[in-house]
Parts: sequence; C-alpha cells; structure tokens
Amino acid sequence: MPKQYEHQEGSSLRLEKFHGIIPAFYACYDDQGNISEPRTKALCDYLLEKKVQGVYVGGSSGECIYQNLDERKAILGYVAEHLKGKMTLIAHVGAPSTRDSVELAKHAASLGYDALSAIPPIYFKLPDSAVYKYWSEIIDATPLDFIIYNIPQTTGYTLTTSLFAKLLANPKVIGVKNSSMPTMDIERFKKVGGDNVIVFNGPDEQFVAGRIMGADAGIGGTYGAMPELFLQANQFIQQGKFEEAKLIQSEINDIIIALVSLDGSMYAVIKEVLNRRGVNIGSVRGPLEGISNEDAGRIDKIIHMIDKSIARFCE
Ligand SMILES: CC(=O)N[C@H](C=O)[C@@H](O)[C@H](O)[C@H](O)CO
Ligand SMILES: CC(=O)C(=O)O
Repeated sequence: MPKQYEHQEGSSLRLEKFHGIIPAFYACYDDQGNISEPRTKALCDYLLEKKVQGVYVGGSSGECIYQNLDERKAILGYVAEHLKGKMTLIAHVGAPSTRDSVELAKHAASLGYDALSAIPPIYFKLPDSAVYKYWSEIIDATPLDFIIYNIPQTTGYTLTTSLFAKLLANPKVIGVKNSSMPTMDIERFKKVGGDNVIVFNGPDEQFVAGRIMGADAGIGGTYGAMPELFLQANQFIQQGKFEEAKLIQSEINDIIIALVSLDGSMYAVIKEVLNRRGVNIGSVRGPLEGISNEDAGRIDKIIHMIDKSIARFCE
C-alpha cells in the first residue's frame, strides 16, 4: 500500500492520498457490450498490481456519456468492492441533468469513495451562474470532497480562475482536474488555490510540463495502457531528474500518437492493448468505433513501443 494512503488527517495530509498517478478507469464490457463485473474486477486487479495511487471512475475514459444511471452505479459499486481501502477512489458523477448527477453523487458517497468529480453541464451553453449552481448542488448532496473537472475541448465550457476561486470558498472543493491544453492554466489554478488545493494534470501528452507548471498529480486516459511509464515520469520529476522526465514524455507522446492513429477509437485500441496483456475488458460502445482488421498488426507495434520504453526507463 502506498505510504501516503496510511495518513489522512490534517489539511495538506488530507490531500496526500490524491498525489501520484491516477488512471482514468475504462468501461469494462462483456462480449455483448453489457457492463461486466468480472472484467471490471480484472481491470481493478491489474491497476492494483501496477501500484497506481488511485483510480478515476466513470469519466470520459469510462464512457460515462454512453451509459445509463443504473450501469454507472453498478460500475461504481464493482470498483469500490474490489479497491476500497487499497487505493484512492474518485467517482466522476457528472451527467446531463443535475438530478442524475446528485443521485450518482449520493450513490458514490454510500460506497465510500474518497472524492467526487464532475464535468460542467454539457449540450446547452449555460452561464457561469448555472454552472456554479450545478456543481454546488452536487457538492452539497454529500459530505465528500469535490474535484472540479475542466475539459473545454469536449464540454465547450472553460472554467475561469474567478469561478474557480468562488467554488474554493466551499471547503469541500479540494481542487481541479485540468484538461485544457495550455499548461499555463494549471499554473493559474495553482496560483489561485495555493498549497491547500490539488491541481491534476489532464493532457497526458503534457504530463511532465503540467507537473513542472504546478500540477501536484495526474489523472489520465492513457495511463492504464502504460502505467509503468507515467509512474516513472512522476518519479523522475520528484527526483528533479528533468532530462529523464523529458525523454520519457517524448516516448509517451510517440505512443499516444500511435494510439490515436488507428481506425478504432483510442479507447478501443487501448482495450486491445490490455487484452493482449491478458486483461480482457471488451471493446467500446458506439458511436465510438471498435478496432478494424488492419488495426491488429498495428497494435503489435504499439505494444512493442510500450515494452521498449518500459525496458529503457523502468528496468
Ligand atoms: C480530451 C481528453 O479526454 N483528455 C483526457 C483527460 O484529460 C486525457 O487523459 C487524454 O485521454 C489523453 O491526454 C490522450 O489524448
Ligand atoms: C481523465 C480522463 O481521461 C477521464 O475523465 O476519463
């Protein structure tokens, strides 16, 4: 068990359990495309064995947008059952309506999650007042800590430093997962929040840059495909080995570019990478595209790239 997880009292100690590499948990389906409990457990076991700090369940990478409420609750339950007390658990509860988000939040709280998180409202472009109210109602629904999720490229909504500051007035708001591309945004959020706030790097392609600009930790959609490399990049930064960190980031980026260049969607490709590692979590739900016949050989090459980088930096 990671040492930080053993202590949780005190304000900055309270945040320590969130420091480190937190993979975004993938949706685990059976061959018919239904949520699969045994496959969810297989992914839990795999990530536990990799010694990651925690998991971010039911976010973008969890394909939450394509699942109904009961399915999302079931996934939160399966993960809690297998990983509670073994690593930090963050539940993403953002849903189109406030009502559904609050219901998911209450469910996650009942399961003993460490924190909640949510994207801003999607589809309609709403004013800051509505976004503030949306997040606040989720936060008020449970005693859990809350992590804002800023991801303008998919939601169309950009969190400002002033709304961030306003939300931080609520002591349950412990930080932000920032997935906008400018690393300066990370620096600005950290400046507003200071030491008592945790900022997570979003874009995996800029993990090293984000950490140097002030991100305390990372939550990412590609970590699960290569946890060893992100754990090592994080360690290089902690050790002040910035040249090594830069080199590993460069190889990670070659791999991410390969993961997003096939016929199948990135998540379908990552799931096939995991499948070939012995962790079968099925494929993706439409409209995300599965892998093509041509992708099969290309995935061999990606696995080779990952293995080569692990051998170069981690062994
Ligand atoms: C837009 C998006 O989904 N961003 C994720 C979260 O920040 C990232 O972790 C990406 O999955 C990753 O950087 C690959 O592009
Ligand atoms: C972090 C990320 O990619 C997610 O929300 O799933």
